[in-house]
Amino acid sequence: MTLLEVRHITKRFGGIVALNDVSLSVAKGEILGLMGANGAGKTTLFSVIAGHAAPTSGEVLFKGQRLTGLSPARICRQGICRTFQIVRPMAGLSVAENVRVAALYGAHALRGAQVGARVAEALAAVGLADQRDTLAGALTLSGQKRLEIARALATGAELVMLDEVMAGLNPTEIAAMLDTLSSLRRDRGLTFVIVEHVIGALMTLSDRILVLHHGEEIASGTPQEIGRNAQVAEVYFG
Ligand SMILES: Nc1ncnc2c1ncn2[C@@H]1O[C@H](COP(=O)(O)OP(=O)(O)OP(=O)(O)O)[C@@H](O)[C@H]1O
Repeated sequence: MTLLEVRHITKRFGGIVALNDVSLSVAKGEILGLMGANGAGKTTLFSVIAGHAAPTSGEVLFKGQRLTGLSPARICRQGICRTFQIVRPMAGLSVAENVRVAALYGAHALRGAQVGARVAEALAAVGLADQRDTLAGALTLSGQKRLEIARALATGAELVMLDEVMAGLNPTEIAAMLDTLSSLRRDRGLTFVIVEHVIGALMTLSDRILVLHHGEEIASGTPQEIGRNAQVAEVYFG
């Protein structure tokens, strides 16, 4: 089943064409990797899908419903959530309180016990249950990245867009993050679109990879196909 469909998205910032006629689709339970050098348009694509930036043209559909023009909050309630490259937890609140805010953002109608259950479930899913009362600002970078994912889960998202969730992590933390993301997909049927400069992790996790260059798709395929693509090697690795 197709969950997300991006149709012919173009996004201009003044004279800059950040995205030029980009289309993609993501099936339920799939992990799509987005690859591209700095400035290729990856973050802009996340912003357009999540409603943080209006496309110049084109449309985004989720479960067949048009999202284009909806606010980020409405899009979140439809089931799409993104994380940001630079993590910004509410540092003075506890880990659990941060996740609670996200749960209420995702579904106003949730009541006491339901909120508590959703928070507990999201924290357990990312391995932060033991740190629920820690101040978010006191978490390690790896912990803060996990908190971002827990917040996305707590909104009730079915599709999560992860922006460089491995950046700054050491190899052990990256391996643990790979395990967490794989089990979220396996156990909860979650769907991911991931932007990642840690190429080994992107290759391991993704079912398919789409490569952007100066706002345009230059390749898409399995990680193996992308790994052998000469044009990708030239523009990405120089
Ligand atoms: N708000 C904005 N105003 C003007 N130009 C922007 C804006 N956001 C992005 N751009 C430009 O759009 C292009 C694509 O940027 P984008 O951040 O989407 O790339 P990226 O692939 O995410 O890069 P990185 O890997 O460095 O995060 C760049 O040329 C960037 O300078």
